[in-house]
Amino acid sequence: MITPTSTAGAPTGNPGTADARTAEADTAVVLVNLGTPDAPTPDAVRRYLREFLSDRRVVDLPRWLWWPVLNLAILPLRAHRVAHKYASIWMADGSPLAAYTRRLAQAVQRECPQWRVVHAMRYGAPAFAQVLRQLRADGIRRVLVLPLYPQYSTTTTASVRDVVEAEGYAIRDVGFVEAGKPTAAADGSAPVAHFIADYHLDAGWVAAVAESIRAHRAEHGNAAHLLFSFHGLPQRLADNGDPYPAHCEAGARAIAAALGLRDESWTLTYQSRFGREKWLEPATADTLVALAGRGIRSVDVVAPGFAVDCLETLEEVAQMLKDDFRARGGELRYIGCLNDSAAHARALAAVVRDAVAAAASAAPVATPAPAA
Ligand SMILES: C=CC1=C(C)c2cc3[nH]c(cc4nc(cc5[nH]c(cc1n2)c(C)c5CCC(=O)O)C(CCC(=O)O)=C4C)c(C)c3C=C
Ligand SMILES: [Fe+2]
Ligand SMILES: [Fe+2]
Repeated sequence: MITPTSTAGAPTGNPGTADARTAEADTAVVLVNLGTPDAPTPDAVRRYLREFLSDRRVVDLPRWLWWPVLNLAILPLRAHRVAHKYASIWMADGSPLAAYTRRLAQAVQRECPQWRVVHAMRYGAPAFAQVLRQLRADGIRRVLVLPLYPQYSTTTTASVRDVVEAEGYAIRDVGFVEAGKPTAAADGSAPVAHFIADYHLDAGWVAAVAESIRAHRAEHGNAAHLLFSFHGLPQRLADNGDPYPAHCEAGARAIAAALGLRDESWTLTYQSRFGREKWLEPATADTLVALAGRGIRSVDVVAPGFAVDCLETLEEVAQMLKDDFRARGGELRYIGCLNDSAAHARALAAVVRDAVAAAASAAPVATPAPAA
């Protein structure tokens, strides 16, 4: 069986009502992140990238075209180079994305003693589908699925939802719902999954990100400019209705408003471009070049699209882009992700509790009449 993420099974001393402390033994919370290699080696990176980049949600090219490109060009060339990057950020307890996600689930478990809290990965281990099967085998009838993506994207969030659907859960959607994916009617026998599609405007999450920026600036002083750097996406997907850029914009605006920032003092940018297609703009790297060109000597960078630090923040931003900006005479100060901070755990616990409360107060989903 899957053990609770927390080593402390007993309720913690967090201020909760008697109801909140009542164990709900048939309910589990699953925090789902992208996934990451098991080791900073070319073999492990190749295995990870093969699974990740074979997902049609991530790369939607016809397979006859994509298979040779992936297997004959991308994997042989990329695995070795990217393994070096992972090696430069690897931590004592593994890949940062894995280590922080595991610790974040432990922190959320302390906030939610009434539920079993576990973590899972969409690619790699612990595999989300396996985790769902084990929970079902353990008698869990209701899962509260929180993908660790504050902003919905068809390339990330929807892929997590695909697994919930494939595993036979009756899905109750909370937040963004893709066209053609109506909330399923429960037939009474299937276990229920509350699927939390996004939390980019959640007040507690916005406040937690704003506070992390405020705390960083209180310690290091205000840089001349603040970049909100989000992972990018092919522009084509946005043109076809992916709400991701709108979620990034609305979230960044809410965080900037919480900090009382003037419009000229911050910019939203996109990083981690992959492939030859046009991706969302402006690119973080190009914006830093432009800022240096305008004589701006210090820039704070925060990455609110990433729940926890990972390759894309620690290597790309805090190492590579920082070095590039320094070469142009500037100082880039990276503000870390919320990771396993108590503030993050509290915010996510509240997101999950709100989703459950909203589902409880919503009209029950109609059960279709049996066919005559
Ligand atoms: C077509 C390719 C990709 C799309 C679309 C994409 C979207 C996307 N990704 C994240 C979050 C993360 N991506 C990470 C790594 C990563 N992403 C891609 C490609 C696409 N991402 C690749 C190939 C990689 C691996 C590294 C590399 O080879 O360059 C990570 C970090 C993983 C880690 O182990 O640390 C995260 C997190 C989001 C949020 C997103 C769409 C909104
Ligand atoms: Fe090498
Ligand atoms: Fe990515």
